[in-house]
Amino acid sequence: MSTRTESLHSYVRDARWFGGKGRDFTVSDVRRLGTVADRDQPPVVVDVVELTYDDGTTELYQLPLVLATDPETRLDNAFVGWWEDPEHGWVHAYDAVHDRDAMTLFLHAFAAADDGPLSFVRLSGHELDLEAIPALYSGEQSNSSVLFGEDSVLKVFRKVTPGENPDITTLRALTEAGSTHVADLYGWIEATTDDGQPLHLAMLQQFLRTASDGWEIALVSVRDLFSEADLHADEVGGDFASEAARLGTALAEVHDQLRDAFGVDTVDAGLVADQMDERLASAIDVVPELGEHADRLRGAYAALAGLGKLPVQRIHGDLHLGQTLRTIKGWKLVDFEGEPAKPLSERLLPDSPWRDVAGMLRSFDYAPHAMARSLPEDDPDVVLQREHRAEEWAARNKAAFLSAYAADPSTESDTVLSPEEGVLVAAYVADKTVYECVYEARNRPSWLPIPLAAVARVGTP
Ligand SMILES: Nc1ncnc2c1ncn2[C@@H]1O[C@H](COP(=O)(O)OP(=O)(O)O)[C@@H](O)[C@H]1O
Ligand SMILES: O=P(O)(O)O[C@H]1O[C@H](CO)[C@@H](O[C@H]2O[C@H](CO)[C@@H](O)[C@H](O)[C@H]2O)[C@H](O)[C@H]1O
Repeated sequence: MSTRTESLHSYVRDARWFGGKGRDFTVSDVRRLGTVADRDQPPVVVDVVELTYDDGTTELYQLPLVLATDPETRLDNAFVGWWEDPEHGWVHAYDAVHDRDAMTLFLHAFAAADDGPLSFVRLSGHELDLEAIPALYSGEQSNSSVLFGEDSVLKVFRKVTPGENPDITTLRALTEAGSTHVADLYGWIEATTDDGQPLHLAMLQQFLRTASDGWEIALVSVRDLFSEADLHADEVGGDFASEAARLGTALAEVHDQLRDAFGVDTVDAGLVADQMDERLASAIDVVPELGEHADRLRGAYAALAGLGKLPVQRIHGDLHLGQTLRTIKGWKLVDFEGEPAKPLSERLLPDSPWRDVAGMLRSFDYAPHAMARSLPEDDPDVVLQREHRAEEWAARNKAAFLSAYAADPSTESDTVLSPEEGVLVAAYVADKTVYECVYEARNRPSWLPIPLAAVARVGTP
C-alpha cells in the first residue's frame, strides 16, 4: 500500500460518515474527478476512493481535499495524511469540508456556474450570498453539510453512486413546482464517470434559518404530557395534534406535486407483498423474536396482495419525524435520498405513497416510547400511567395526521380511510416495523423493544 492509500484508508475507516463501520476493506482505486483552484490558495481536488470489502463488493466514497505544500496548522483537525500526489507532488492533504477558504472557492464556483470535469450547476431564482462564512454543520451523519451563513447549505455526499441521486432530482422537481414544503434547491455539483454516467457529488440548498427538528418538537410535546399526570393528550399545552395534521396536509401536497412531476405507474400488489415477505424472512435471521409474529405479519401482506394493482409514484422513501423541519413558514421535508439500506437502483423505483404515510405513523409511535425510555421510573403505577399516555399520544397524533393526509380538499370533508387504504396502511406499517427491528438491532439494540412491541400489535385495531 502506498502512503496515499494507507492514509485514505485510515481516514475513511474512522470517519463518522463511513457507512461500512466494522467491515474490513482495502482502498482499491483512487480517481481524481477534478480540481478547483485559485492562485492565492492551495488547490482543492475532488477524489473518489473505491473501497473493496472482503466479500468482493465495492463502494465509492468522495473526498474533497485541500492539497497544501506546507502543513496548515489551522486545519490540524482535518488532517488526512501527506503523500506524493500524482499531479501536485509532495502534499499535506486536509478534508476540504473543514476549510473555510476551500468552501468559499466552491461557493464562488457555483456563482460562476463553473463547468468542466466538475460542473457546478446552478438553478435560477436565488442570488447566492458570496460573503457568507462557511461552517461545517456539527450534526453530520452519513454526509457532510457546510452552512454558508444563513443563506445556503451544501450537502456533500460521502458515499456516491453513479446515476441520478434522488435527493437532488426529487428536490429539483419540487423546487421547480414551487413546493412550499421543501428547502429550495439552488444547485449541485456533478462529474461524469468513465462510462458517461452522472456522478452527483453535492447539493446546494436553501438554509432554513428558523427550522426546528420535528422529532425534537414531538419529544417536547410527549414530555409535557408525561409531566402532567392528570391531564390527557388533548388537554396539555404542548399538544402536537394540530402540527401532526399540518404534516399530513404537507405530505399530501408533496405527493401530488411528485405525481405531477414524475407521473404514476402501477405494480402488482402480489409482488410488493412478496418483497415484504422476503424482508421479513431475512429480518428473522437478524431478530429471531420476529418469528413468533410472522403469521400475523404475513396476514397483513396477504391482504395487500389481494388488492391486485397498486398505484406507485416518486415518494420520499424514508420519511420519519427526524426528516421534518418546522419553520415559521410551515413544515418542510428534507433528505429525499430514500431508505439508506436500499441500493440506488431500488430507491429510484416508483413506490407507494403509503410507504411515506407508514413512516410517519411509525414515528408517532416511536416518540412517546423513546421518551418513556429516557425517563427511568421504578414506581409501577407511574410506568403504567405513562404507558396509557404514550398510547393516547400516539393514537391522537396518528389520527390527526391520517385524516389530514386523506382529506379530500375538493369536498372539504374529513375522510376516514377506505377499507382498501386500511389494508395498505396496515401492510406498509408492518413492513416498516420489520425494517426498524433490523435497524435497531444493528444500530441501537436498547431501542429494539420499541418496534418489537409494535410488531406484536400488528393487525389489532
Ligand atoms: N435546508 C436546511 N436548512 C437547515 N437545516 C437543515 C436543512 N437540511 C437539513 N437540515 C438539518 O440537517 C440535518 C441533516 O440533514 P439530512 O438532509 O437529513 O442529512 P443526512 O443525509 O446527512 O442525514 C437535518 O436533520 C436537519 O436538522
Ligand atoms: O435518518 P435516516 O435516513 O438515517 O433513517 C434511519 O435512521 C432513523 C433513526 O435516526 C430511523 O428512524 C427510526 O427512529 C426514529 C427516532 O430516532 C423514529 O422517529 C422513526 O420512526 C424510526 O423509524 C429510520 O428508520 C432509519 O431509516
